[in-house]
Amino acid sequence: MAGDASDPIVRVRDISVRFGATKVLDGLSLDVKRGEILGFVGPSGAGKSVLTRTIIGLVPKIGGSIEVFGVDLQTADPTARRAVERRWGVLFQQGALFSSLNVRQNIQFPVREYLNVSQRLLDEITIAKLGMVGLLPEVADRYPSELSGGMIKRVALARALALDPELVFLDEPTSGLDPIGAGDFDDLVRTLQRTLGLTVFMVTHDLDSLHTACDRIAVLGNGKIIAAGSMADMLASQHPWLRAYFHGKRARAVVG
Ligand SMILES: Nc1ncnc2c1ncn2[C@@H]1O[C@H](COP(=O)(O)OP(=O)(O)OP(=O)(O)O)[C@@H](O)[C@H]1O
Repeated sequence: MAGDASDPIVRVRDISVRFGATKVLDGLSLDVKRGEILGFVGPSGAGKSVLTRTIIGLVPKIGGSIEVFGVDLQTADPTARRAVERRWGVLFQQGALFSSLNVRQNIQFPVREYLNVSQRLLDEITIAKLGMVGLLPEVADRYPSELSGGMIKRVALARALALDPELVFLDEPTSGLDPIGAGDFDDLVRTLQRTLGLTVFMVTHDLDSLHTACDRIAVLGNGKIIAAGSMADMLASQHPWLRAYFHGKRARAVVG
């Protein structure tokens, strides 16, 4: 299972994903290292969400291998697979809360799926997770339609943290938030990563997030990783897309 501290938590090798005639991922390889926040960027429609969904097993690949915590999920038996799934949490794009369930039921959903615990413990977990993401206990009775965009993101993060994961996948967690709300969310992710020792895979278009929250950045283009490294590496790259993205009009306000 998990090896020494330098082993990658997620090890993707040479994977390809196709929808009909379109190859979205084409021989992609990527490591997510233990304890890092990896920011994952690339043009709209490049396949960032597809990679996330492929890693967690929601999209089938046509080649290559993916290991999470040292386990190849394709060849693992169902028990080993479930044991790995239990160690990650996911915040899907747009929060993706179940609209017919209240906040309490949303947060308890993954716990009920993987653990057999009492209602009392479930309620304690709910309040603890709401506290972790900076929300008051009374939010538990509200429905997603009664929450602001920022609160939805926080509840979705609380749900992703419900099983005390070691690894979290965040798909555009700050999209739709105003800059202050997005900055607060970045701070929250950073704090949780430090205090809980989380490894974070974060799909984002948010340059501020890349600057302030991410330890490393990987860039997707033409179905492959076209660059991976620090923000300084991204800024120094001569690749046309990276230049346009990190030195473009929107970047100037961030980079200065
Ligand atoms: N289930 C699916 N069936 C067919 N095509 C799909 C499916 N899921 C994704 N795609 C296609 O794969 C491509 C990559 O989509 P994806 O959502 O991963 O992009 P993205 O990089 O996350 O984009 P954005 O930054 O806009 O969110 C798109 O062309 C999309 O239409």
